[in-house]
Amino acid sequence: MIQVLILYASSTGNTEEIADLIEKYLDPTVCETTMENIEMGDMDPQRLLQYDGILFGTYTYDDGDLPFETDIFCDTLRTVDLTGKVVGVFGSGDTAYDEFCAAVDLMKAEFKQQNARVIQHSVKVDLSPDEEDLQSIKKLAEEFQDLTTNSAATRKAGIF
Ligand SMILES: Cc1cc2nc3c(=O)[nH]c(=O)nc-3n(C[C@H](O)[C@H](O)[C@H](O)COP(=O)(O)O)c2cc1C
Repeated sequence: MIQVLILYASSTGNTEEIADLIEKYLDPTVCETTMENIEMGDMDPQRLLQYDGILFGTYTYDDGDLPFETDIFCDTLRTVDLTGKVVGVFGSGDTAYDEFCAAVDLMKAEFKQQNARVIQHSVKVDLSPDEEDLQSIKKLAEEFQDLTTNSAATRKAGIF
């Protein structure tokens, strides 16, 4: 089994809906999944290291910026080395804004900075997910599960 953390920030529930869908696409015989809303609390950075992979979700706020709880989480994130960990990023935004879902790209860069293996494909949903978003959500879940499984096996074999 691979250990998976689905961590997300959601103020009105749209990003949380995406998180729930992603979890449904993960195979429960392969992934042991923990789901958590980051809210405002401090997080022990060591906890991030307990997982083989992290699926991170955030909405976008204030002209293409990170919402406050995601911003606070970044202070924690910047203290850990995520070498060997796989990360997928998803989020909800609103196409009425110029910088649609910009927080998703900002978080991909943050995780890369900490040496995580960040999946190129990310999920960007206009408000709450509909039928058309399911393919994109499924793709992220499947790529994440495959890469994390391979990465954990490589680590176990002592290759890194
Ligand atoms: C003050 C404010 C600023 C926002 N700025 C952006 C933005 O720059 N880009 C974007 O894509 N969405 C923006 N949004 C839209 C939210 O990201 C969108 O409503 C999202 O679905 C909220 O996700 P949640 O339900 O998970 O909280 C903004 C919303 C508010 C209230």
